[in-house]
Amino acid sequence: MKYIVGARGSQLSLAQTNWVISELKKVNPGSEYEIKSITTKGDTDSRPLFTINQKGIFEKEVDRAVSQKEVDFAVHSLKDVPSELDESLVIACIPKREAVNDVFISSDGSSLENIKKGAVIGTSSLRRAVQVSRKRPDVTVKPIRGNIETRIKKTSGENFDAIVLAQAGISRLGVDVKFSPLPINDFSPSPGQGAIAIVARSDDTNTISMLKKIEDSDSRLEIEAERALSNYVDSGCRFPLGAYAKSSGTEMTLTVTAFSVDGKQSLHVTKTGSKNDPASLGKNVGEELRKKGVNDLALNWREKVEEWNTT
Ligand SMILES: NCc1[nH]cc(CCC(=O)O)c1CC(=O)O
Repeated sequence: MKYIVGARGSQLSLAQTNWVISELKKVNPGSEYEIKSITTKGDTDSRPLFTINQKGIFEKEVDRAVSQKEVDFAVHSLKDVPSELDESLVIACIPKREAVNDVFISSDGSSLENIKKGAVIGTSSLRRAVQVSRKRPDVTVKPIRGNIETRIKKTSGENFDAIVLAQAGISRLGVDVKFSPLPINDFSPSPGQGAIAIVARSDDTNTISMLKKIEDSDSRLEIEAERALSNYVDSGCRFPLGAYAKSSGTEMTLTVTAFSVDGKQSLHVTKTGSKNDPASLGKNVGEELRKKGVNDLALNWREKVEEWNTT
């Protein structure tokens, strides 16, 4: 059986898709796969992702090809997949999640702790910008454009001394670069970071069962908790929220951090619940965040995003 696989034209998307194909081949002997790359606005537009209003618009372009049967399934970075899929589609498979943490990459090998005062740190994510400023109020954080390789190259240019990226992207691309992992406590990752989502048509049961063979059930449950929480708080792209679920035995712990726009205030909630009820765990953590006043923290984020975009 031959499957046509939809991917974005970016190098990360192609690397992820090739990894998925090699995993699928191991468990589906005789199956064949052909990548059809769908060049989206996101691959031709070098603005940081959050500057575009709608979360996941590029992924939606690829998903449309799945609905319209131009391809059989699509491979995405899960954190970029919008919470609501078209009703003809389903996240058919979540393979084992990669490292969830962010990393610090500097031109001279410095860490975030010891980089020189006044250093310029690049990130395309406002969540990371706030997290960096909270740790090092004496550095300057600036938006950085371009794909992962371009951003890494910019650390050896004049404009940036260091950057912050997701470790998962670097490992999947196989980029040979020195980095220091950032601790999850201070750099709570974006919900779904490090995971891959494979989207198929809901009625295509054959393709779904072929894909399910590489599903990792713990990764699926963790992501369901993180997404239940972010749906509850409606974080989208406009309100940076870090969320991280980790299962252990029959339980799962979900940890969430939200920040005020100036980075001075933060809210932190950790709860443990049954691993098999991630929706309730996500909702419980969301309710606790609301009680603690997360909506007040969300207040001035829109203005901050506009300001960041025009920097
Ligand atoms: N929003 C861009 C994006 N989408 C997925 C990854 C990396 C892989 C992942 O987190 O799963 C990245 C780059 C980054 O955040 O540094």
